[in-house]
Amino acid sequence: MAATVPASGGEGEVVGNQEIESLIESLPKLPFLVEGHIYKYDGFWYIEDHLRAVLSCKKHFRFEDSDILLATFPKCGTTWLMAILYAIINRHRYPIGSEDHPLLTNNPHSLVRNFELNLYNKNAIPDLSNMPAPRLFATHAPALSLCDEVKNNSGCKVVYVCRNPKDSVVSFWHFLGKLKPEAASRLSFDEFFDSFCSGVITFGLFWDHVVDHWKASLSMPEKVMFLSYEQIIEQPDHYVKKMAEFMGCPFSSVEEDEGVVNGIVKMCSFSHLSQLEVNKSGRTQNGVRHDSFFRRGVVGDSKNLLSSEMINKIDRITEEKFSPHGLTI
Ligand SMILES: Nc1ncnc2c1ncn2[C@@H]1O[C@H](COP(=O)(O)OS(=O)(=O)O)[C@@H](OP(=O)(O)O)[C@H]1O
Repeated sequence: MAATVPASGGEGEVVGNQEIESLIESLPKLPFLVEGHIYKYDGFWYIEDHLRAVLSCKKHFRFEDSDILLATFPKCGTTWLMAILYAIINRHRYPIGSEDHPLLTNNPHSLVRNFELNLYNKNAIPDLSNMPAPRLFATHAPALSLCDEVKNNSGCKVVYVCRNPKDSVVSFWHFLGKLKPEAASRLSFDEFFDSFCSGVITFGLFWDHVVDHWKASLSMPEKVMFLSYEQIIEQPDHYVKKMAEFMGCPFSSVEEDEGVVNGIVKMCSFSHLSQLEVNKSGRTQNGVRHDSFFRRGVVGDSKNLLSSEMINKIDRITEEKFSPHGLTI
């Protein structure tokens, strides 16, 4: 059943309406580091395009019980987890190891629709009627504020992946240099770092984003799974199995014996994906170079850029924000 397009709407209907525009105008805003402004909505900071898309989604999108939503703060492993979740969910349609697997010829961002980047960003209601179940979506917006179904009683599930903020901020900085080289060249890393730490950055504050999902995973463990990039790097086979169980499609013992789990881990590994022709060239529909999603793909690369003062600052914030909730990463 595809219940996404509301009765009044059809594909392509413009949803940027007065209600949304008035709300945006009423929000606190600041000049954004890179260009334009950044707006505070529901406790988090958004650039205008993302905000409009998220508000459109809240207004028009309805989750189905079988939907899976990947939620991440930017640069925390989105591309990798898109690939893993896509491979798990679609393994019967697209057997692992087959020569025509879609992940071999498509960047993961082309296979998974992201709410604020390629689903609602054209201010139009997308037609999702031919998406097979389970539908897989992604977002950098806080999942619980995206749509009431996520916190209410529907069956849709959220896989949330966090990452050590030191690696996340460094990854974000390098990405910005590729995404908007001119804007990035006018900025120092110190300025970018301070914005990250104060939260005035797309989808910031990082720590609140993580804590909200952590708390949701504790209160609704059947609905929200909380993982970290570092955990998955450490034990990929184990977490691929956990994700499949959580999503309601566990691996059979025959599949395990046949090496399907390890096949997914290998196919989605940094060394494999980053070397595929499709990921070395080409761009997403928003114009982002595919190769900008693949840089080093390791834990701890931040030590090459962060000063000891920066490390102390970020560790102090992490301790203050996470320890009251029993969260360590
Ligand atoms: N397959 C795989 N395995 C492990 N790590 C990977 C993989 N693919 C991408 N990466 C690394 O993830 C970082 C990019 O983060 P995101 O994918 O969340 O970026 S985005 O928010 O979607 O723009 C970025 O991290 P850094 O290398 O530290 O910059 C990528 O290199």
